[in-house]
Amino acid sequence: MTTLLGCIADDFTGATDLAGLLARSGVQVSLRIGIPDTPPHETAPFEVIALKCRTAPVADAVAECRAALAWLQAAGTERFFWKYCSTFDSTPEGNIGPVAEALMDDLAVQQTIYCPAFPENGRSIFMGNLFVGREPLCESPMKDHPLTPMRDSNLMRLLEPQVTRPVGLADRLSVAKGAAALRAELDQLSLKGVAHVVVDAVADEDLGVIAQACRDMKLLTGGSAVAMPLPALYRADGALAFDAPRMETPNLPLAAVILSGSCSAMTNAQVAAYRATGAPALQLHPLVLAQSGPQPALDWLSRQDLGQAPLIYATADPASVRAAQEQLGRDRAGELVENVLAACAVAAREKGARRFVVAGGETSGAVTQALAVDRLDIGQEIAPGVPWTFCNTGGHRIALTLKSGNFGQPTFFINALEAL
Ligand SMILES: Nc1ncnc2c1ncn2[C@@H]1O[C@H](COP(=O)(O)OP(=O)(O)O)[C@@H](O)[C@H]1O
Ligand SMILES: O=C(O)[C@@H](O)C(=O)COP(=O)(O)O
Repeated sequence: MTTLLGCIADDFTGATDLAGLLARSGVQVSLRIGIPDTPPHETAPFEVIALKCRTAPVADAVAECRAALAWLQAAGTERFFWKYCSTFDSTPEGNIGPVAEALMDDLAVQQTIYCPAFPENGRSIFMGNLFVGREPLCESPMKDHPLTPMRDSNLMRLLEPQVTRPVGLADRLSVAKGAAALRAELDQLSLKGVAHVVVDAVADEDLGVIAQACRDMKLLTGGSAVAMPLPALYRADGALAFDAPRMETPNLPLAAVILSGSCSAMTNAQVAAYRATGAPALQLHPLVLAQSGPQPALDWLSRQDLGQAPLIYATADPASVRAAQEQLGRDRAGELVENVLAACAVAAREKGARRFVVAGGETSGAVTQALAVDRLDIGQEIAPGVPWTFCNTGGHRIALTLKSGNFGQPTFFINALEAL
């Protein structure tokens, strides 16, 4: 089938978020983990390639995303979406800007937009400043993110050091005038040489206007929500004829495990709420892991009843994260945790777990790669931007949900298990 939109996501939770929002329209969405090593064959109208490149060195991220673009182009795709975090997680080096510029070069386009707004999850952009709920990004818990602490809220200032061409803004006043006016504003900015345009959005209606105004751009960039109106637009003009066949939720054994490597404020609340149920839980400490390796965690897991959905978590408050990073270095601390949680995922599968709840983007990448999953089928949404997915691993069918650090209610882990 012709692929109408080819999407590249910089992490795995972001990819399931995007795939879930696109699938809300009843369209067929294919989510591939990594770049397939075979040429495209029988692609879906919406293809999402999940990469783990948010915090990779810039050159590696750019090379991977260009390879993903080439694969999507080989599928006949003509429109593309670069998906990054709704909290614009990046560093002064990248990778949002450098990847966008590389994709623009490969596609020979002069301009793209940046719209990480996700109103349903409290992310809005006004006058180029990103808010998380009522707080500016730099005052939100994202200021303490273990890998990409966000210390500025202004998207133009965040983007400028990441790109070589001019950055501009289409503000809410332009968006409020409707799609034709926004299109005209973008054209004006293009005439002035503005290649990278941050676009304000505070409500879903704004995203509808932006999608309508930008639907013919070869490359769009943003969070998942700005892509959500696209299936309906494609359907309205006849480009999209068929809906996805309804997927039955597989009846899987109850054995479950919860693996949490996110240190976001919401994941801390979710771990606390789950622990309060009295379910078995093991806390991992990076400084201890540096000495012990994964074996103690694997031994603990081997003694658990998976029917009680044990939780293994390294989730900690900002002061504990800082203390571990000061001693081990940021990357080493993260890697130790990711490796142990990945090893626990494989051990849990061998012990019979068929339901996996994973919290954290990098963590989800590590776990999914360890389970050697190459494709995810999108199921029901548990919370906005967090669907259950189904996949094959080690000869078994499993359910897997990859929860973005900040998404979901405090009861998310309980809700997820009850929803299946
Ligand atoms: N206690 C801890 N100390 C230091 N780093 C940690 C700790 N717990 C988890 N990490 C690391 O922090 C990072 C969290 O990132 P991620 O999994 O993407 O979560 P989020 O979705 O909240 O961004 C991971 O690399 C993880 O291994
Ligand atoms: O856009 C979002 O907020 C999510 O889709 C996402 O990318 C979150 O990343 P993590 O918080 O690192 O899971």
